[in-house]
Amino acid sequence: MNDTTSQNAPAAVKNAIEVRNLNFFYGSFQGLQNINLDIEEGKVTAFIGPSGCGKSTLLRTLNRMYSLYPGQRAEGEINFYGQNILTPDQDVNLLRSRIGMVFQKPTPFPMSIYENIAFGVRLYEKLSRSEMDERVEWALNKAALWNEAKDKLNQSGLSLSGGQQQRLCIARGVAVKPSVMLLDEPTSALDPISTGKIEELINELKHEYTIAIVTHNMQQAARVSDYTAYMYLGSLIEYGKTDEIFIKPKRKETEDYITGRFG
Ligand SMILES: Nc1ncnc2c1ncn2[C@@H]1O[C@H](COP(=O)(O)OP(=O)(O)OP(=O)(O)O)[C@@H](O)[C@H]1O
Repeated sequence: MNDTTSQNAPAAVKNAIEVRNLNFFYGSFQGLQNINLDIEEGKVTAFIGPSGCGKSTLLRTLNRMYSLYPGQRAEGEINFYGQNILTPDQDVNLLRSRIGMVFQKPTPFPMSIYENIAFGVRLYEKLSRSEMDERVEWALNKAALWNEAKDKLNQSGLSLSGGQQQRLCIARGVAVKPSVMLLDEPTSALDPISTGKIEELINELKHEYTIAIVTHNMQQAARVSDYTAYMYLGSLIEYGKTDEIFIKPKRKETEDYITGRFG
């Protein structure tokens, strides 16, 4: 008798991050209300919603970026491969090497292109010069910047165009080999051609990384993401496969937002 059960069974879903009952506070103001969300490994998850709904706040809790600011606190659980990162004993520097972040405005360090990448790697690994050269080339290749940057590795990162600077920031992020990349409106300061390049890059990177992206641009969410979370006033209104959210949302609020009837 053939056992076809295992052949037909869908591949098990593995989550990189599981958010459970997450509440977030800026002092006395509650920015996030009881968020529950799974971020699947190797997929792109987009956070969408009107301005001020908490997209960036949620992203910034995922690698505890908020801990840099006094008065900001999170309650609940964020399990990163099963480990709750909100516990006080979490090493936040180590966490940020595993869960990297790219911001809205390109933020290269005021140093050479090479050093922009090597600097972060040195914090976590001791590599020989040739190993570091290889890592820099590898990271720039991953960020589709090698061809444009290879002849000017010693020039300042600030001498690159905005779109190139953003790819340098992505290269800097991937250079430390994180498992998750958080992208906070990574293309909002870029022209359409640079935006297209970053979107292509996201499609490439998702084969090796789990990605969460905040975007104002719904077409972008539809183009790049596998899952979409629609947020409003600090709450997660609807979360599901991107196709379903955009074609057949379950909640009227989501439909109103997607179809532009909101606001
Ligand atoms: N540092 C802060 N101190 C106090 N309140 C804050 C702070 N940062 C954000 N907030 C508030 O938290 C809420 C969520 O803000 P957040 O930046 O996460 O929204 P967003 O959805 O990313 O918005 P946008 O699309 O405009 O970037 C807003 O009401 C905002 O005013």
